[in-house]
Amino acid sequence: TGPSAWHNKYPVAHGSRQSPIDIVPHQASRDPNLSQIVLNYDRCTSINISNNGHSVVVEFDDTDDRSVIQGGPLDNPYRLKQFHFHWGEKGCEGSEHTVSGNSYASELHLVHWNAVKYKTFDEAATAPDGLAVLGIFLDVRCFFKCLYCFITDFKDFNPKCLLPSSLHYWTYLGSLTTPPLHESVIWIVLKDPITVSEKQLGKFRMLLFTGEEEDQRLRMENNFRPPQPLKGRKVRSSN
Ligand SMILES: NS(=O)(=O)c1ccc(NC(=S)OCCc2ccsc2)cc1
Ligand SMILES: [Zn+2]
Repeated sequence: TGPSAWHNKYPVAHGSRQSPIDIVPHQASRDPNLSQIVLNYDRCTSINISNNGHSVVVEFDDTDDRSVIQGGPLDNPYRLKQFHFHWGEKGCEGSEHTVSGNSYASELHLVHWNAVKYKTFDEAATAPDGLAVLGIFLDVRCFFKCLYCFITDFKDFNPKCLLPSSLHYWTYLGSLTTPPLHESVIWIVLKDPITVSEKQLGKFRMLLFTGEEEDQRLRMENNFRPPQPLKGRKVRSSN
C-alpha cells in the first residue's frame, strides 16, 4: 500500500501543509531576513545504522546539543536525530522534492528536533515547529556509488562531508513525508545537489549490508512520496 493509500489510516495526508512539494524557483520569494543556516556537526556521534530493506537510517546521540542546525528560518537550535535517504528504482527519479518538475536520483534528509521547546523527539514530532529537516539532493553518479561503498565502522561518519559547496536554500512549512505524516517540519532544501568526487568518495561510505548475516540487499524499490499540493503556502529563498 503506497502513498495513495496512506490517507485511510492517516487523514492528515490530505492536510494543508504536506510534503514533499514541487519547488518552482522563480515563484519562491527571496527573503533578505533569512540568515544563513549554521551546522554544528563536528562532535556528532552516530549510534546506530539500520537497513529495513528499503531505506537506510543512521541515528545519532541526541541527548545533548552536540550536533545541531540553527539560523535560517529557525528560532532555536535543532538537534540532529537521524539521517536517511529516498531513492527510486530508476536513476532518473528518486528525490521527494522536485525542482520545476525535475527529480534527482536521491534525496538525503537530516532530521532534527527542537529540544529547546520540547522534551522529546516524539513530542516535537507533533508540534508545528517541532522538527527541521535539511533536504539535500544527490545526483545519480554519486548516489549509486555512495550506496555501494562499505565502511567497517561508520562511527566516525560526519554528515558534514555530505554538504554541497553552497548552503543556499529554499524553506517552507511542511510535514513528514512518510506516515505518520505529522505537519511538524520546517523544511530547508539546499539548492545545490551533492556530486561526490572520487576522492571524496573515500570519506563518504555507508554500511548498507548486514555483513556476515544473510546478504540483506537493499531493494531498489521506490521509497519517495510524490509532490503534494502547495495549498497557498509560500516558499522562501535564501539569497
Ligand atoms: N522523510 S522525512 O524526513 O520527512 C521523515 C523523518 C522522520 C520520520 N519519522 C521518524 S524519525 O520516526 C521516529 C518515530 C516517530 C516518533 C514520533 S513520530 C515518528 C519520518 C519521515
Ligand atoms: Zn525522508
